[in-house]
Amino acid sequence: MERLRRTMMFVPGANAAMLRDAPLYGADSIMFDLEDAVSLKEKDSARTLVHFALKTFDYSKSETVVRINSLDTVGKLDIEAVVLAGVNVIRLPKTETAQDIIDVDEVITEVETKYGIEIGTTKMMAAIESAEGTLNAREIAKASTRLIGIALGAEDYVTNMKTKRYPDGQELFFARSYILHAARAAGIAAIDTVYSDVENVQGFSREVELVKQLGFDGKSVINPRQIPIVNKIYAPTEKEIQNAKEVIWAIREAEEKGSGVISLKGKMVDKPIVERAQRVIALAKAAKLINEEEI
Ligand SMILES: CC(=O)SCCNC(=O)CCNC(=O)[C@H](O)C(C)(C)COP(=O)(O)OP(=O)(O)OC[C@H]1O[C@@H](n2cnc3c(N)ncnc32)[C@H](O)[C@@H]1OP(=O)(O)O
Ligand SMILES: O=C([O-])CC(=O)C(=O)O
Ligand SMILES: [Mg+2]
Repeated sequence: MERLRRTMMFVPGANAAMLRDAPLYGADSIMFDLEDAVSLKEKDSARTLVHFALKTFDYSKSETVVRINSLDTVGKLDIEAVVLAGVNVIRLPKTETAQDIIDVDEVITEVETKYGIEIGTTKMMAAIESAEGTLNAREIAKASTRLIGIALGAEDYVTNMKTKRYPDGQELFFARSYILHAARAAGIAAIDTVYSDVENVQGFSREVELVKQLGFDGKSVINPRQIPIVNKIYAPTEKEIQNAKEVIWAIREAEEKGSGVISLKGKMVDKPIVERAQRVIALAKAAKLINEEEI
């Protein structure tokens, strides 16, 4: 089954206490940061800390992601340290072109080869944080078989666009839509950006509602308090779950009779409707609203 990525929580790589406590909050993915949340002076110590954290603490309930620095700076050292420690996904920030992904993919392959790790074990994701990156999102999303998703990085993006973040998010509409289309065309996940005002629960909730409506798999978060809010909004309602169950039962019955289409309460049920129902069930299971065996 497809892995849920409703929340990807950034954890500053230089903060040992946060690295230790990160698995307690139930994020679907934990994203250790070696890039912009780490000062230049701390780059080396943060890399070492994240390496040991990955090897020491039990992150098995979440996917582990590390946001590396660019290959022009210390990115190669970051890749070596975290691939060796068994990270699940490397996130390349500020991705501008497909070539950026190919270059990182090659370094990962070198490191996997050097340490006898099966090539392809380490996955990748790309953060898109500029006009150039957005316009190239389609090629970026298909640049490597390691890619599991692409994400918008809106703080850098609005800076590049000479605007700022507004409450209604109009300034992000094109980038969100295009990145989402690029991800779906490539068959990978689309993750929305962070919401930096941790205290503004109403504003954050409104943004989560919007990106869920657009079709994003989830959101990058910066604080544990944002996790339950995302999970609640992404959790299907009782009515949606009941409807999804009925769709799945109906299509099972139809398939037994050799048909791919059936009418349920006067509405046609066929493949896309079944796929949506399956996604509702997966989200309901993740939210523990139904148990694994139920359907
Ligand atoms: C534009 C970008 O690049 S965004 C990505 C980079 N930025 C980051 O990684 C920032 C991540 N977030 C943080 O550092 C913090 O949440 C801040 C600085 C925003 C706020 O910090 P605080 O004021 O301490 O938050 P808060 O009071 O809610 O913290 C509650 C608890 O959660 C912990 N916590 C807060 N954020 C995180 C986090 N991201 N990961 C793990 N633990 C965290 C705190 O250490 C604290 O633990 P304690 O109760 O055991 O002391
Ligand atoms: O990727 C993110 O959401 C955080 C980030 O770096 C940005 O917004 O510039
Ligand atoms: Mg950024």
